Order: sequence, then structure tokens, then C-alpha cells
Amino acid sequence: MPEGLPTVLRVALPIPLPQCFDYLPPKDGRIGPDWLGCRVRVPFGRGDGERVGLVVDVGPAGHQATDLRPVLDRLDAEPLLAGELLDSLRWAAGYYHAPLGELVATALPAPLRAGQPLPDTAVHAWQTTTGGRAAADAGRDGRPRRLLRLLLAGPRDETWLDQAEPGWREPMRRLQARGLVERIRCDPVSPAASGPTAPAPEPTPGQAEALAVLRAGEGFRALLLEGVTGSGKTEVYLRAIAEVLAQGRQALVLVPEIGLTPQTLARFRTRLGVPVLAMHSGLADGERARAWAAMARGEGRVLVGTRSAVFCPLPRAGLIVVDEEHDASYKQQDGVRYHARDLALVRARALGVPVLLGSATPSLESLQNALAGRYGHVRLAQRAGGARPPVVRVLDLRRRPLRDGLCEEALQAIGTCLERGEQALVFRNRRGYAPVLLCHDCGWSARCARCDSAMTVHAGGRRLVCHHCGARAPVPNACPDCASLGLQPQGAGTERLEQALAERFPTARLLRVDRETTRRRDALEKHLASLGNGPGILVGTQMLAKGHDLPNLSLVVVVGVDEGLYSADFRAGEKLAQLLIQVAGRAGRASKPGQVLLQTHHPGHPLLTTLLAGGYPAVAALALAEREAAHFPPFAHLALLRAEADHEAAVQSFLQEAHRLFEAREGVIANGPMPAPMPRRAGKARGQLLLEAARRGPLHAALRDWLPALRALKSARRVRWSLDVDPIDLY
Ligand SMILES: Nc1ncnc2c1ncn2[C@@H]1O[C@H](COP(=O)(O)OP(=O)(O)OP(=O)(O)O)[C@@H](O)[C@H]1O
Ligand SMILES: [Zn+2]
Repeated sequence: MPEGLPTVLRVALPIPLPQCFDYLPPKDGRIGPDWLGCRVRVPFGRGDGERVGLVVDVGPAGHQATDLRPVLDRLDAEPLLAGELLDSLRWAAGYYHAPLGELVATALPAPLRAGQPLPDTAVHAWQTTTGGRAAADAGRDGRPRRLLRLLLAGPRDETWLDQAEPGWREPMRRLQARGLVERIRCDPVSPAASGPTAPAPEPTPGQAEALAVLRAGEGFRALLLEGVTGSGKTEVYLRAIAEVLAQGRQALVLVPEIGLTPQTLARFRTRLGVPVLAMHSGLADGERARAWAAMARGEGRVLVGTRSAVFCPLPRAGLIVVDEEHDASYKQQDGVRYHARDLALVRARALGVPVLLGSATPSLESLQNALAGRYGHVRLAQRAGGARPPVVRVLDLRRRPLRDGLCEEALQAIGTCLERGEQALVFRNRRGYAPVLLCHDCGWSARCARCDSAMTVHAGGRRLVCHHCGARAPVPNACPDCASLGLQPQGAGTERLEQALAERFPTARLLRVDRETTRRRDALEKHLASLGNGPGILVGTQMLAKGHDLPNLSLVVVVGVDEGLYSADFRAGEKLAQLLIQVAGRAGRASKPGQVLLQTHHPGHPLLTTLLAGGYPAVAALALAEREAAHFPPFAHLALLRAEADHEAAVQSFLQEAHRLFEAREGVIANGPMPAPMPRRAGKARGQLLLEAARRGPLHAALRDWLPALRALKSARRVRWSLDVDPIDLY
């Protein structure tokens, strides 16, 4: 050790500064390598400010500092974040050019971030007492007796009860008070406590091939499982996970934000026969921390979670699955803008385990990786279990009048579907009554005062709402510009469609599913249950596009395809094709043949004709060729510098200086400053600078040199700016 330099702890703190901070040992303590990965409480800033941070290095101070302060407390006896996970976070901090402290904070559930101890993860189960076994046949029918009978078959753990018997705690307590049942601590790994398991179907040849690829060899490998909707991808996940469990290892399954339904969890649980932990934004902080801790201790065997679950510790990792790998919700859109699918690959490589990417409509990034031979690639082209693919037809709106957004032919098809006793889905990815309020006399339209955007008409035509900043206003009685009374809502959102369908089919069961009717995650489940299996109509946004098996759904009508056909976003075509395929995949999942009707004014658009003729693979091939020609991802790499401020001048001067500081380099181009696609939002002016490079290396080298200079800019203090590596949305 160099003479005179004290040994210090280097601590990553959750603050937007790129560096870590050195601290001296606590007043009474000595420090050693065992501090690495433990949380500490440290003084920070002036006065008596304190922060919780993570020790990421122990060693001699970098320089002779006189102002170092000692650590206040060590919060973990054992390292909380170490080994592979800490290494992966370091990697991510480098890749996303974000402070390590912010990545650590992103990875930790809120209670752990705040310094609380790792929660107790003991699993409790309930079982009958001798008295309970005797009493099961006596007494009145009802909830308590049903629970008692359930336990006769064997103990049930509490997570199982939560999922299978919501509201069980109260009746169970009453049984306990009568001495009929008892609460026991159980071995979390024992499958005995999790109830009966469902049998697995024989794999199809395609499924068998995918499983064989996963079994072949050791260590890291990536497999892209491209299977049409209903082809049995989930079956492959389940089998692959079961094999990993049999080796005593853990599996992590990432699902999109709206894919984590109780239906999904129940399917995993009954098939795998072990407690399945969930992690998503709807859980209380304590629950998230418990799931994280259970995985960290190796007690948790399977974790199914949304984006942030990619940061769960996996000390006994066996497999990572990313379902619907193309889904946009894997990309974090604020703070550290990481991509969970990409981090899943990084972690699988570091852990030396396979990663399985599944989708009916893979991202072009993953497809290109598969085509280039970096990933294995298995296609499941047919639906499993005898269901046929839906028949897709285009309804050319140019020759058909529309009533509240629907043409007569679509309405008739819905009528026929209802007469057959089946269900129809009317898909419209726009909530509200109508997207625009227009004056027919002078052309005025209602726009948000704070955003460059139209206001959406809501509440049956009485209210205006901005979907970008939440601004609200009553619908004016007369045009503010010309005083005409000819104000008309243009187009149809889900609310208007619902109203029109209710008028046309007054006796049909009708259910609208969008962010207004369905705010909570479990509300959707209840909603759908209320529709039952009888004839009915569902109207909804992309909340309905996946995750739900509706066996009686035989017709899908897609309204409003055209907006996606002519968008400036280079990913619009890919996104539209993915959405159409997902929605179409809702039809005819069981034995009923499905029909899909696409309403459009542009039936000859190449995207639609290609999709109809060749399905997603054809659209993807076309899109890849276009991207290659235009030097867009996946054939180029992007980073986007965004800035916003109250005044446009501040944005402009920051971005101009940023551009000037960006030294010309071989193979990296800086474009801009340019206005954001929505140049004003919630009252803020917004602009951006787009960096492009054919190879990642030079791009990242350029970013590394550039960012410190950017941070030092005076003009940077007058804007809010952020860097997005591999941006998905260019706004
Ligand atoms: N090998 C098989 N034999 C018989 N039925 C199967 C088989 N594999 C899957 N199925 C059934 O086919 C249906 C669709 O399977 P699964 O949900 O696994 O498909 P998926 O591709 O994951 O669907 P999604 O489009 O929702 O992503 C399910 O009802 C499932 O039980
Ligand atoms: Zn607005």
C-alpha cells in the first residue's frame, strides 16, 4: 500500500453524480474486503445529511485527501449486492453512462434502498389439526369449511392461498381460533406445500426442438423462440423451468408490464409445483423486498416479474426467460434508461446460463442477432393443440361509410358473432370519446395550451383532456375562433365505440377495457370474469392485446390502423405489425375458428399487404432491409441527448454547445440540435441531439469523453437533460 494513503471504502450513492465517494472506516472499526457489497450509512453534504450507499471498493484512497469523513454504520453483515450482480451493475453503469449509485438504487427494492434490513422470507403454511380433520365433514357449508376441506389434502402455503383463495385470512383465523387449523413454518423449497400440479402436454416437434437447443451444451447461450400466438411458447418456458428446478436451480421469467396477470401466475404455479414469486409495480414495497430477499437467499425458485425484476439476485441461476421480448415496456423511460431484455442477456452471459427470448413478433434487434448466428432460432409456425390461425381480411373504408368509427360490414360481423353465442373484440388503441374536436366552419381544433398536441374529447363529448400533460377543460359551446356552433368530435376512441355498440346491440354484454375503466392490475381480471364465457363484445386498447386467453373470442375488429402507417418514427411499422399480430392472436385460440377484420383507408399499403401475404416474418424481412439501407438500428447504434426547459433558447444553447463540444470522430455522427417530435410538452420546450454510429465501440468511447464536458457546461444547469443509449422512442 502506498505510504500515507489511508484505506478507504468507496461508496456508490444514489445521486446524479458520476463518481463514487471515499469514506474512512467507522470511528471504532476496522475495514476489510468483507465490506464489499454491504450497505453503509454515510454523512453526505453539508450539515447532518445522511445517505445509504453501497460499498463497491475497499482499498487505498486515490489521493491524499484531508476532508474524508468516516462511515456512520454498516448495515449488512453479509454482502447484499456482490459477485455477478454487482459486476453486471458496473457493466450497465458503463454502458448506459449512468452513475453506479443510481444503478444500485434501481436494482434495490425501496425498503432496501432506504437502509432497512433484508426482510424475513420464511414461508408459512396452514394445515389441519386432528380436531380439524374430524370436523371437516360436520358443520355448515361455507368459506371456513371449504378452506378446511382444502387443507385436508395437505398443507398449503400462504402465497398459494393468496392466489387461489383471495380473502382467505379472515375465515382461516376463525378456524384457527376454534383449534381446527394451525400455522406452520415450512421449507420454502419443498414442493409439498404448493398444491396439486397440472399435467404437461406432450411437446410438439417444434417445442421439442427448442428444448433440445436449451439442453445442448453448458453455460451461456441465447435462443430466440419465434412462435405465432398460441403456438405453445409458454409450454416451452414451463418445461425448461421444470428442468432447471429439478437441478435445484433458479429461474427468472421477465414478462411485459401488462402480461403479469393472476392467470399467468396461476398457470406457472400449478404446473411447476413450487411457490412462484411475483414482482411488479402493483406490489407493495414490502412484498417486492421479500421476493428479492427470497431470491437472494436462494429460497425463491422461480420469479416472474416485470422490467425491474431483471435486477434480482440469482445465486443459483439456471435459466432466464424473456417473454414477449419485443415489448416496449422492457425499456425504462426515465432515470437509468436500461433495457431489461438486453440486461437479461448480459446477466445470463455473466451467470453462464441460457437465456430464452420468446415472441410471436420478435424485435428486429433480436431477429438480426438470430440471423447473424449469435442466437439460436426456433420457429413455432403453428398453433398448438389443434387451434387454427385466424383468417385476416381487410375492410377498405374508402367505399364504406363509417358510423362512429365502424363500417357496416364490421357491425354485421359482430352481430353474427353474437348470434353464434361467441365474443367479439373491437380493438382501438385510443382511449376517450374522440381524438380531435374540430370546427366544421373554420377548421379550428382544440389543442392543449401547454403541449403541441390535440386535446382528446372525453365524457361523451363534454370534456377535453390532454393525454400528455393531463390538462382538462370543458368542451366549448361554440368555436372560440369563429363562434360557429358546428364543433364536432372527429374520429372515435374506445368510449365512442362503446356507446355506438351499445346502441346497435342493446341486449349484448359489453365491456370496455382501457386505462380509464381499468386502473388496477387485478381490475382487468375481474372485468373479464364479469363478461364470462357467454356472447359479448369487448372494446379496448392494447391492454387487451395479450396475456388473456378468451376461449370464446372468435372475432377481432381492428379500428384505426392508419395512424401507424404514416408515422415519422422509424419503428412505427415494426410496432404496428407487432400490435396487429398480437391483437389478431386473441381470436380463435380454442377450437373456434377466428376471424380478424382490419378497417383501413390504405388497403394497398405495403405493410398491410406484406403482413397479409407473409405474416410477421415477411414484414420483419422487409423492415430489416429498409433499416439496413437507411443505416438505422439494428444496423447502427444510437444515443439520444434530450433536453427540456421553460424556454426554447435555453434548450437551443445547451444543445448547440453540446454539439460543439462533441469532437468529430471517425464513424460517429452527431445530428442536431433538432426539435423533439413533440417540441412542447407540459409547458416545456424540448429538443434533442442524436448520435449515430455503425459500431458501438466508437460511439461509447465518444460518449465517455463527451459527458464530463457536458456536465461542466454552464448552459447544462439551465435545462433538464438526459442521455438515452439505444433509445426506443425518439422523443
Ligand atoms: N404440446 C402441446 N400439446 C397440446 N396443447 C398444447 C401444447 N402446447 C401448448 N398447448 C396449448 O395451446 C395453448 C397455447 O399455448 P401457450 O399458451 O403455451 O402458447 P403461447 O405461444 O405462449 O401463447 P401466447 O400467444 O399467449 O404467447 C394453451 O392452451 C396450451 O395449453
Ligand atoms: Zn397538454
